[in-house]
Amino acid sequence: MAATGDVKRALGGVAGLARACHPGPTIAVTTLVTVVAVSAGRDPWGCVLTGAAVLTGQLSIGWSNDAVDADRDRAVARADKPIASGQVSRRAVWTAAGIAAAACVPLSLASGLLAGTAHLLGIIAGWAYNLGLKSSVFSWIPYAVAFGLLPSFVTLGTGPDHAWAPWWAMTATALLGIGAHLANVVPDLADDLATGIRGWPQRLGNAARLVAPLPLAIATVLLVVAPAGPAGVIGWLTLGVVAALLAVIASWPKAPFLLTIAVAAIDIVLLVVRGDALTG
Ligand SMILES: CC(C)=CCC/C(C)=C/CC/C(C)=C/COP(=O)(O)OP(=O)(O)O
Repeated sequence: MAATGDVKRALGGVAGLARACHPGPTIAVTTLVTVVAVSAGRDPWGCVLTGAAVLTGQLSIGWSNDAVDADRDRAVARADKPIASGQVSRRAVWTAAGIAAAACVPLSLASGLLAGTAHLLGIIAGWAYNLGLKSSVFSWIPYAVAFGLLPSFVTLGTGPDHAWAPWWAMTATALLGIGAHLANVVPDLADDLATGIRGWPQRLGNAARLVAPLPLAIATVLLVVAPAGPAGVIGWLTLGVVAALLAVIASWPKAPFLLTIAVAAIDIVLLVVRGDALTG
């Protein structure tokens, strides 16, 4: 009987760890970067290494975020936070974050010193966000730095040139990161203000809903117009769709937040489709 209880507790802890890692963004970022690596022409083993490095980095950021925030999440009784709801201990989440961070270092450097350093700088930016920048007006900077470096993690690790990613790809992903930051915070605005989190989106208040699609839309323009070669009919149609989405969001105060997410999804598809232009 006691043994059954122990097994149940252990399984609950594993499920809690899975929920504490921010599974949605972790899976989304890992999949995106791995698919971009394939599209940029990295060899299969390199794509596996890229995916493993991004996965461990995202796990370390996700877990450390929940471990740092545990007291605040308890204060507002956030049912979606497994440490606050008692499903997993803070100590277990810190340990998992440390192991993931330690694994991320060799996995990143396996793509080369410069590529690995570019990725690890992004991971350091993520930890800096968790450890304090998220409560400052500069909360968007870690997102811009970390996402802006991701295309170069891919291209610096991909032969024969091992070059930095083109400026438009770095700028577009930095803007995508800023849009992701705003999009992540908008649904939690009330809880954040109640616990004293005063990052950039919280300072914008309700305007954050309107500002969120702007960096994403500028990223769309860059991804359509900046790579070499004509934008093509599909490119111009994409710009038209994004302009229409922006008009709906600006003119309809109750516009579903999913419309902003749709602009982000369009950027992600463009990034993957233009993957071959990353490595020239
Ligand atoms: C390499 C790379 C792309 C790195 C990502 C960089 C970065 C700044 C990540 C932050 C991710 C994160 C756990 C946000 C949760 O924020 P929160 O605490 O505001 O929200 P929550 O309430 O959902 O936990």
